[in-house]
Parts: sequence; C-alpha cells; structure tokens
Amino acid sequence: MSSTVPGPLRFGLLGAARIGPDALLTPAKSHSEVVVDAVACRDPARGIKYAKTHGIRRHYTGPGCYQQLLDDSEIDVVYIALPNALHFEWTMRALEAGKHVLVEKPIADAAHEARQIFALAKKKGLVVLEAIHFTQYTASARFHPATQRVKAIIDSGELGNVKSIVAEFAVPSILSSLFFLKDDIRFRYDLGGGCTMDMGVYPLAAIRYLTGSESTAPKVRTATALGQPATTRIDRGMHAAFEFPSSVTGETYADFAMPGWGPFGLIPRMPKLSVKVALEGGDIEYYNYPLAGSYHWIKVKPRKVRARTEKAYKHPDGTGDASWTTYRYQLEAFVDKVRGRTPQYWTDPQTTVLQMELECLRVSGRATRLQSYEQVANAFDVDCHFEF
Ligand SMILES: NC(=O)C1=CN([C@@H]2O[C@H](COP(=O)(O)OP(=O)(O)OC[C@H]3O[C@@H](n4cnc5c(N)ncnc54)[C@H](OP(=O)(O)O)[C@@H]3O)[C@@H](O)[C@H]2O)C=CC1
Ligand SMILES: O=C1OC[C@@H](O)[C@H](O)[C@H]1O
Repeated sequence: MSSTVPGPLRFGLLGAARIGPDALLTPAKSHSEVVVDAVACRDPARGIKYAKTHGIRRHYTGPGCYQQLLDDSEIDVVYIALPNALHFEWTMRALEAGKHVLVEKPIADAAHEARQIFALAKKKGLVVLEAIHFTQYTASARFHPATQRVKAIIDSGELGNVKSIVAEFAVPSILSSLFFLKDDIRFRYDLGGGCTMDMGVYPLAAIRYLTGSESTAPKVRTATALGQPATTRIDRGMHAAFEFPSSVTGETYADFAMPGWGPFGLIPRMPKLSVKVALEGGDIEYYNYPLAGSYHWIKVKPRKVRARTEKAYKHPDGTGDASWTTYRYQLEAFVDKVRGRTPQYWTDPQTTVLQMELECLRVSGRATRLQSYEQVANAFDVDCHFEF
C-alpha cells in the first residue's frame, strides 16, 4: 500500500538519538516530501532541547512517550534509532500502529524476528527498511553511486572474475573514545551491544553486495570474536571468513578499539575503512565505503596497466546530487517506496533476513538470545573462536 497522504510525509523519531541529525534530520531538509514533525524522548529536558535545536514542531516526553508518538494520527512514518535490542519490539509496535518504518541497523536481534517484521509489514501494506545506508544488497538496490560504481567495474569484466574480497571497518583504540561514549549503548549486552551487530553490519553488507551473493548466504568458515572483558559479554571486534559460490573467498573485520602493533602494541594503527577486491586481472580498493557520501576514492589497478582513481557522487544517469550523503540517497529511495513510486534502489525483505542470519552466526550471545559464545558456536556449524 502506498501512502496517499497529501503533502509531505510526517516523520516521528523514537529516541532523541545522536544519529538522528545525520540519518534523518539533515537529509530531510533537502527533501520536499519529508517533514520531521515529532520526537519522543524519555527525558523531558533532553527531548525539549532536541526538538528546539532541530526545529521539530512537537515532542513527547516521559514514560510512555514512544507509544504516544506511535498513537499520533498525524505521524505517517517512524524512524527508530533506539538501542539494537529495542528495534524489533518498536518496529512491530509501529507497524501495528499503521506507520511505515525506517529502522536503524540491525533491524532486529535475529533472523526470525526480521521475518516477523516483514510478515506484519506485508499484512498491513506498510514499508519497512533497515537503514544500512551506504548500500543495499540486491542488484537493483544500491543507495550510493560510489558503491554502485565499484559493482559496475566488477561486473564489467574489465578485471576478470573476483578471487577474493576483504572489507574492514575498524577504529584504532587511541581514537575509540572520540567515537564512543564511556557508557555507550554499543557496550551494553542487555541493549544488544557488541561490535558485530554495530560496525560489523557494514563489511558484511559490502562483501555480500559486491560479490552479488545477496540471495544466498555465503558459507561462514570461521568467526572470531575479539576481546572484551568477559564481564561485558559483548564482542569488541569480529573477524570472519566466508566462502561464496565459485570459490570466491571473503573476509570481514570490524573493531571498536583496534589494538596497536609493535612492542606492547604501542604503535597505533590507522582506521580501517576499505573494501579490497582481488580479481584475476588486477585489484580494486574502495576507500571509506561506510561514509562514501562524505569522501571516498575507488582505486582500480589493472595488472601491467597504470592504476586509475575514480569517484562517484551521482548516478551515471545524472540522478542524485553530489552534496547528498549516503543517508540522503537512502531517504530518497525510502520516500519513493512509501509513495508507491519505484525507487531507483531497493532491498527485498529476503536479503535483509539473510543478513540477519549471518550476523547471528557471527555475533555476540545477545543476537541469538543465547548465553555465551560457546553456545553460539554450538548452535551453528561454524568454527567460532573467542579471544579474550
Ligand atoms: N546508520 C548509521 O550510520 C548509524 C546507526 N546507528 C544506530 O542507531 C541506533 C542509535 O545509535 P546512537 O544514535 O549512537 O545512540 P544514542 O545512545 O545516541 O541513542 C539511543 C536512543 O535510544 C533511546 N533509549 C531507549 N531506551 C534506552 C536505554 N535503555 N538506554 C539507552 N538509550 C535508550 C534513547 O532515547 P531517549 O531519547 O528516549 O532517551 C536514545 O536517544 C543504534 O541502533 C545504532 O546501531 C548509530 C550510528 C550510526
Ligand atoms: O552505524 C554505525 O556507523 C558508524 C559507527 O561508528 C557506529 O558505531 C555505527 O553505529
């Protein structure tokens, strides 16, 4: 069912989250069909300040504020930027309330929850999108032109078949405190924390998309959760190895606080933000794929031929805008879908569900509602290691 609401779609935010401005509030300013009309925040003072700072007309605060926003008949779409463990519950509640939903990644804690979400959305005729903004996985579902360009180079056959692909997203430990709060939701097991469900979502989505294996899950060879004090019960980082059809191998690495190297690990590492693809006839490196809209480069290195560097901030057919972030491209597609138009890029539910299957394989205990990494390892036929 497409939205027949006249005028702009009225968005409501569940949570006065830090990501709100980047993911929705700023992109909404350049979209004529979007108005962010209300925010719900448990803390009255913070909610009022957030609404004022971002020019949001209305706010709901205090206990019960999230449901009050869902019950608001003037809201058409809900953007959910709550801690991961709350995504499933509030997405289901929003759908029950008849709202379209843009929900932050990961869409839920487990694949069976993602299936329930899409089943309810279908029943209600509503749109749900997991906000993995830099790209999505189906051939027709790429939100940022740069990611689309890398896939086009691979698919062109210029460098032959893909042999292996490695995607990394890791913050050096010395920079960690700049990105994450001391009491960050990412470090809370009870809130669905852990690196795999947070930063780990990106490299996994990247290798699935770029190898064109969105409709079948690759085989997980190994999954190594990296150290965090056992008391927190979350993974600080995750390294995983995959095998795709045609023997293409893949690796992902994500880390909240990548240790240094050398004597006592004192020499800091650089942030890791690239996807590297090795093909029969050369290599491609795509730098800053998680935030390609801010800055990126694509280095194409054919064997025996001079390397070239490309950038792509607009689609080849001229659509989009060079100033658009990955989030803005995502919003464009989401609104088109809600309005019943054909978005230039979209993700079918099955690809989102499959991503959840893989995250669960690789993730901290929370993801599968199991109690320990050992149980995760036993629950799936995978070589899981836990290095603490
Ligand atoms: N797509 C992207 O690029 C990014 C996505 N994200 C995703 O967005 C979500 C929010 O992340 P982020 O903005 O960094 O997080 P914040 O901690 O800034 O926001 C989380 C929000 O959750 C609400 N909340 C509800 N219950 C709790 C609870 N028990 N403890 C803490 N907070 C609670 C708070 O709402 P209230 O205002 O009511 O207090 C708060 O505003 C996560 O799912 C994360 O994965 C994050 C960063 C980037
Ligand atoms: O989605 C995200 O993107 C950027 C990361 O730094 C962050 O932890 C994550 O939530």
